[in-house]
Amino acid sequence: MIRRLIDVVGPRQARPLRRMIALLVVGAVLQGIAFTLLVPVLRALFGQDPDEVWPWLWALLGVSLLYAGAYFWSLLAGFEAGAALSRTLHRHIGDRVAALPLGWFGPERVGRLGHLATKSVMDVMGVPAHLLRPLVTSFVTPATVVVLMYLFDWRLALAATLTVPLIVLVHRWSTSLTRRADEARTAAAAATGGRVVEFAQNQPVLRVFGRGAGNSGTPLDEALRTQTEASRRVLVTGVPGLIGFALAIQAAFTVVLVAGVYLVLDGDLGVAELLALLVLAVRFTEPIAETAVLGSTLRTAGAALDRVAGLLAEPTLPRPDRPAVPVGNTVEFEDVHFGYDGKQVLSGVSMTLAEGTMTALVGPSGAGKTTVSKLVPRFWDVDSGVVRVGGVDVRDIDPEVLMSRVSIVFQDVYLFQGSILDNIRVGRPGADDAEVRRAARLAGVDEIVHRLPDGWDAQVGEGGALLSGGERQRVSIARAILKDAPIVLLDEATASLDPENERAVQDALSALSAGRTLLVIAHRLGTVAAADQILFLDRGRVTERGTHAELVASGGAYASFWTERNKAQDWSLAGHRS
Ligand SMILES: Nc1ncnc2c1ncn2[C@@H]1O[C@H](COP(=O)(O)OP(=O)(O)OP(=O)(O)O)[C@@H](O)[C@H]1O
Repeated sequence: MIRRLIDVVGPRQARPLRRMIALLVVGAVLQGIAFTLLVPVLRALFGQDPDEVWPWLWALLGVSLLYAGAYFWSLLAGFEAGAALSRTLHRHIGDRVAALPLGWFGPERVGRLGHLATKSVMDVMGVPAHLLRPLVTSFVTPATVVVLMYLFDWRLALAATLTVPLIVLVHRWSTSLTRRADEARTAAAAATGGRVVEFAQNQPVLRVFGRGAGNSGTPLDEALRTQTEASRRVLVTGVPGLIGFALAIQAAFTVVLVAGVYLVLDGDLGVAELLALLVLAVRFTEPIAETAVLGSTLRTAGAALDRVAGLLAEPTLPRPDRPAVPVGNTVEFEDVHFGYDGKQVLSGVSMTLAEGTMTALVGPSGAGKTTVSKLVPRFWDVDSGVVRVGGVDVRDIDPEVLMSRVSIVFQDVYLFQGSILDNIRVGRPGADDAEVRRAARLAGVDEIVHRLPDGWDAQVGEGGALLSGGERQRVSIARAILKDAPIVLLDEATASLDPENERAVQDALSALSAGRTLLVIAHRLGTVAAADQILFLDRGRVTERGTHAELVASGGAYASFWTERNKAQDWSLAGHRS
């Protein structure tokens, strides 16, 4: 565990941790010596000359003072180690997150990352804060006691030594009994947590379908049942282990007691010595008994450490050694193959988006349109083939240079807590107010602002909750206009917008696209028809390409798509009118 911790934080950052462990070991040895000094103290006290007790008492006092010093310094080292560990783990996690491919950040992974940066890091920090001291003490102090026992009576010391394998074996057995049940309980608790969040987030759907509170059979009920069952199993399987371990400790003590009584009856050992050695035997078994309760905390910390180590081992996006500078803003795909976790999504996609033109990607849901757009800014790297920007393989372009050339307007727009102005300024943090307002005007955001009570300073709420979907997309377009990147990737909103928002978004898009290389995942017929070229994507292949007129005339899949869409639009317009 300690070695894994040192591997994760690195040898330099592990220095405070090593110092703390060294001080804890010194403290535990001193504690063992202090316990052992009770033997000569008691022997002198009950012996012929009680005055002989004084040198031993002074020695006991000296060792106790040294122990107090080591304890104090180890506490300080513990605080230092905890702070250094938290700083280092958060920095390592931050560095890794900044270097991971953007495609890595799916909603589920981001959820797990949040858990990892808070709960898992706290669990790992618990190692120096709460676990190391009892662990070191429970092993080093009894070991010191047994070794020093040999100085007073080798036979009792031998009896204590012989009990060690028994204690170790029973401890292993008891841990293995509880481990699996514990893991099942942790997994069940995590699943229940997920279901509770889902249950809260999806209340509107659940209530509409009569699956709100008081209805059984929801996934949450199922998860709660599994968790209760898992907790019961931990009790059933864990209790025999805990009882067995407690019995083993008692057996160890009894062995020493019986051996001592035997020696006293034989006249080989004085009663005072036996008493003192029994006190020592209690001190030998007590710290070991305490380790039983540490088992599950230790496993939680171990699992948390595994999760952190797993994140730190995630492969990062390779950076070019000698970056090339793109010339112009043409985007090309040449025989691109790509899949997620072995599931093929794109098969041999080739296309050229000439500088300053608009390309519409059209095709059924799941065809791979979003995936194509995400390969341009290198959210992922292709499996084979090449994606080029300005004639250069995107893998050979410095990632910052590449990102500076691309603006992205996706459907799921995220707005940060703050004002509308702050949110637009994300597009170019150095922009002055006049530039931000100009971008806002072009994107039609000023109309929204005039309606809001606090105007430009209106807070949008976390995630932009206080704005409608169309309004959020307009803010996101304003960001892209402000960024003024020559290549624009755009995923049109599929959700129907009200006519006013629809017109505003359309105007904002025209302002954004003028003179740029534009790739649009198009859902609106107006956008598709206006494109310089249309690519029809079906199951990861470009099956048709050309202008709207050419494709309609060819009577292929695009022509049917166009007819279907027209029908759907007429149908929904008729629905609107009625
Ligand atoms: N991050 C991901 N991890 C694993 N699979 C993914 C991921 N993103 C997309 N996919 C899968 O890749 C396939 C193509 O998805 P993509 O979103 O590119 O299609 P699309 O044509 O844009 O669909 P839609 O029009 O419905 O948005 C789908 O089967 C999808 O489930």
